[in-house]
Amino acid sequence: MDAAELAGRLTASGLANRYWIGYSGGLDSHVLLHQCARLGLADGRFRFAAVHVHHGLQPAAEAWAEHCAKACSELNVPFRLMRVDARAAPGQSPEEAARDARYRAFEALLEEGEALLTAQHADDQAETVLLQLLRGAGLAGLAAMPESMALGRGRLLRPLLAWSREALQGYAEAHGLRWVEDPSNRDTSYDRNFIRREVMPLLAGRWPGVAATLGRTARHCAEAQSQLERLAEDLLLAAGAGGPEGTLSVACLRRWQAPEQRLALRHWLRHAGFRAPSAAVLQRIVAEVLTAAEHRNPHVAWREGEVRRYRDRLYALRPLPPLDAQVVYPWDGRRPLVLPGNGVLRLLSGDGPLPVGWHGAMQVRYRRGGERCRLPGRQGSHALKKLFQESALLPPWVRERVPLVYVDGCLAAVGDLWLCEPFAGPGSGVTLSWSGHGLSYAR
Ligand SMILES: Nc1ncnc2c1ncn2[C@@H]1O[C@H](COP(=O)(O)OP(=O)(O)OP(=O)(O)O)[C@@H](O)[C@H]1O
Repeated sequence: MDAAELAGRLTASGLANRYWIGYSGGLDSHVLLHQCARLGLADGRFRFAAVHVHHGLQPAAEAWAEHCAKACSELNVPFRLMRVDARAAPGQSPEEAARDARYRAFEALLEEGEALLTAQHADDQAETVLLQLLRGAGLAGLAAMPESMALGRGRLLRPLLAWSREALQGYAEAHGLRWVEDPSNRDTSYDRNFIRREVMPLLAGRWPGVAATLGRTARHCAEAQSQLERLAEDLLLAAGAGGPEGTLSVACLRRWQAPEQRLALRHWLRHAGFRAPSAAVLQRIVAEVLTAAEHRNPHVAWREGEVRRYRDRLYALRPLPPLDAQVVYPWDGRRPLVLPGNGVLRLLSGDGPLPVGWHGAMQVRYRRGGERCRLPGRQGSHALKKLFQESALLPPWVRERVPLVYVDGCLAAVGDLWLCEPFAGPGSGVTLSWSGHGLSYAR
């Protein structure tokens, strides 16, 4: 690729303030580094820097980092080393963990208006399409790696997608580049390496242009997928209207055909910060949550989260930490009270000190059952359970988490919802705020 072509690819969605080259020290990203360094010399508009993520997983990682620093200094490209903790979480493969940690580092690195460049090429793209196909992916997976996408506050660009591995190798040899080889790339127990080393050569023996052809498939799928995304946005707009933010209307979803329902749900969960749920989970949401009778408060849970229904709305939730109904927090009401796993409670009493009625030993705890509250302007006291049902302000799973404030053993406030007599009296001037509501929704 000549400098003009690279410049064109880097500016397709505007000139970035700075281009960070994701430099692993391998052949592909070394070629990218070299090309960018040349472009930087030829065209002063481009500001390049390289970033190497040190996963600390392999004994050779230290030497790779040094190699990268040296190569950058020889090319006069500013170099940044980022050390990450890439230990795998339970159920995560080491490669997945390294990749996640790497992308988190990249996201943290990118400032507004900056771009990260990675060096995936046409053969990587073809392998990705095959891997996705073998996983039973839909359009989004088969669209494989886009040339440009949002990442953190900036963008991720893959300017080498049109190049073959062979071409990159030719470039590296022609320019006398020296790169490091990751020995794990030879290990065909990894699916990608198996496809690269065993499957692709076999396919190319029969269909020489197979990598480019699979790349075409990816582009077709990407185009169709972007149309679907637009449709999904419209669906979400319709189903999201008229309820708490981030929730969907069941009645609206039920008017649609199953593929539209699944499309909207998939999109909604992604927006809420979940990874794509499996087809089986989606099917259960449709079958068990959308169609169940309203009073049954149905829900579907999977490893990452759960979808619940309350009245006409669907809620996407992260698994909530359990609360101890026996725990009691002493509180002076002056400082915010941090409730472990349940947000922060604050008491505001206008500008002045606490009104006399609130003087006493203050405690905060959770519902145990049987609590009653006398609301201002109403006759007698009411069971909290009834008040919650009657107000319908909160879905049932949040009701259990509402902190109750007691003064000298008497219930004075129910979260930030109600003050109970005699603590509510006119002019008490006390209000509470509690940040725990939001915790029960995804993101
Ligand atoms: N340790 C690293 N530090 C900086 N950049 C890296 C590192 N590892 C990989 N990259 C960048 O990411 C590109 C893709 O690398 P690789 O194929 O190993 O990752 P991947 O896990 O397949 O990522 P993706 O899913 O984005 O393809 C490299 O060409 C390089 O630009």
